Amino acid sequence: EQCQVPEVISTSYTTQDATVLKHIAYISSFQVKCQRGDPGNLYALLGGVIVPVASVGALKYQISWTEDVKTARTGEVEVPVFNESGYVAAKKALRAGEDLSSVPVFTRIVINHPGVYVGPWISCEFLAVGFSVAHKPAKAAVLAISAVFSSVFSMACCEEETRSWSERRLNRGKALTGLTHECGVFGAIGSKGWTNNSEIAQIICIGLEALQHRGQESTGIVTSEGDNEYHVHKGMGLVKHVFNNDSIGKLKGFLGIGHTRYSTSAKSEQVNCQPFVVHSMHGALAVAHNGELVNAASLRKQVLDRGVGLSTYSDSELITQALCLIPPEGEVDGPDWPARIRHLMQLTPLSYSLCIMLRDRIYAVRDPYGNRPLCLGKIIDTNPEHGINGQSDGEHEPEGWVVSSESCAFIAATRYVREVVPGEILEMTRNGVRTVDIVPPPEGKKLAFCIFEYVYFAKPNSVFEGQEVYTVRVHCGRQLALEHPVEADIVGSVPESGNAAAFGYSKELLGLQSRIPLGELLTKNTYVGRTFIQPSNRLRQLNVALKFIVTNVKGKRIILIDDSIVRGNTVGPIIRLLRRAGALEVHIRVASPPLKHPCYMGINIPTKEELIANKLKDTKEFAKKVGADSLEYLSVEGLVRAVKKEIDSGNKEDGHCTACLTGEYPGGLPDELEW
Ligand SMILES: O=P(O)(O)OC[C@H]1O[C@H](OP(=O)(O)OP(=O)(O)O)[C@H](O)[C@@H]1O
Ligand SMILES: NC(=O)CC[C@H](N)C(=O)O
Repeated sequence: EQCQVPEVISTSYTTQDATVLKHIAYISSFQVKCQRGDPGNLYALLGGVIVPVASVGALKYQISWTEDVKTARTGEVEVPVFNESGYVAAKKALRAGEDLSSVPVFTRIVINHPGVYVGPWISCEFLAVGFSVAHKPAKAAVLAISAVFSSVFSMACCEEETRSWSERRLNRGKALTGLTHECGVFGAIGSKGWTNNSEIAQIICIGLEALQHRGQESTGIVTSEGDNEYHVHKGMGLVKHVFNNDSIGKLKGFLGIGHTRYSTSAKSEQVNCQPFVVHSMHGALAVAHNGELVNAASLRKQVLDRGVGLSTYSDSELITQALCLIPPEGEVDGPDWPARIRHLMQLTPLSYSLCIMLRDRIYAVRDPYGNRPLCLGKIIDTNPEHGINGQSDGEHEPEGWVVSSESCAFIAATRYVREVVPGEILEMTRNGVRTVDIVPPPEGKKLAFCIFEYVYFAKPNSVFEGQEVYTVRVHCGRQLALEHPVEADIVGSVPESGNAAAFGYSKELLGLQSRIPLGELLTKNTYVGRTFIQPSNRLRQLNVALKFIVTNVKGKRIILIDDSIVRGNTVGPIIRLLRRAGALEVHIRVASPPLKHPCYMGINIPTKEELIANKLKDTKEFAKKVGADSLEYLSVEGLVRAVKKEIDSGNKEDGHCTACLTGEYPGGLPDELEW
């Protein structure tokens, strides 16, 4: 039952020293008395962001924050506090850009800041300590002291813990254009007789290079020789920069897992590099994770409540630590890892593909919605005496097993076998592979494989649901031609992920008797990497001009196919480039529907406000704005049709996540989750 008629008694304090300190700390402790019911979790609106209120005892709470001395507010500062239902309504209003006046407030806390004091600074610390000891038990004293010291050291620890999860996500890698990729995971285990040299690490390293498009911030490999002394090498940057003969040589063992990272839940820093390794009561455990936990905040709380410490804000570390928890049904003979994994999957159903390594086995796990991809492969016999790679494939027993985010990573000594099915817990040992369990999605929920893997993320030669990504992209182009044909002289693409769709578009037009040929209009300038250019609008044009070489457009009416438009930063400058090169008409065709909603499952899709499709809803207006003669998107139904055209699902169910296009999130509305 919710708290009825709350009575709130608060004591507040602000630091006032401005001689040495750069920030003013505002602290309020308050107690809630309810005639009936319980206040539950409380949330405060601080600086336009809703943050959880710290609970410091039974019905006792504390809010604290800092403001720069120069801009600190004086006089009465009012902080609205919401209960759970108010929190949900307030989040909804904030997301819709509405003001919060109609949202019911649980209480308002008023803090009076009399203004700054310029004088001997030591006094304020004594004041703060005196205040907290007089009014609060030890925890408050610690908070008050940290609040004061945070004025100098910017309050790293406690502020972080009370910051909302969504706020913390803002720390993830920044992107100016497009959708940044997700992470890549790769695992390998040699069969019996495999020696403990570094060959497995080399296979993983090759796999990670092939998955580099999924994450370029950091990478790592962990291997085991069958004991608990894991060999670990991780670092910031690309696979080719982090690993060399020396580091690979030290990664001995017959099994290992690796990761390439694009950060979603915690900063792009060394400390958050994966795989994570922890030592549990029953030996070491390593985890590589692609995805993002939608209920990371509550899972974090549960893990902390069980007395487990966490060293980062990474949801992947959280998974690793959560796996060390003994499941509720208990364990009789040592750890029951499949039961622990099942327990984790019940605690958090979205979103992940995981490689979990124990000293002698790997568990490959895909979330019950199948949101992120994962597939199984085998290590083949490459001994020339046994025939050329392909010939020996199938004739000899596999020399081991591999698991990867995408099948494009199965090259050289490895071959694709099958997809790890949604919810599957696959055990890989020296003796072979076996399905331990398949955890279904929660009651009434459908499978939700990310449709943007097909549109943009995956390499064109990867296989999902029995079909090649390239083929699906061609179908998207064909469908786009059916939906939005236009008269022109040539069809081209924005390389590279738009190439297959342009081919499909031109092919379909041929069928429609339009015969508009495909031509190479834009080529990527190979040697242009990151430039020094800052992201101002004027210089963005220069960036695009550097990135593409324009050919074959003079005097022509052009249809240009791009796979997606996200922030709308690329399309305008490209059109100007084409016009300057002499194009007569430019018709933009986008091989995916308008992106309107953020993703909370491992992809960096910006906020609603940043997405151009929310600002320029009318395609005619959009075309005019960017200087195109026309601009049209593929429909959501068209995309789904293209994706399902050749799906090899037999009697099995399939289902795709279109949340970024439709706002229909597989786990429910964002407000029901912790976004
Ligand atoms: O609307 P915007 O925010 O500008 O982003 C859209 C552009 O970003 C992507 O290209 P990317 O540069 O990633 O190249 P790729 O297609 O080769 O991966 C995408 O293919 C679009 O061209
Ligand atoms: N993009 C991803 O899959 C990221 C995995 C994980 N959430 C991290 O931030 O490291």
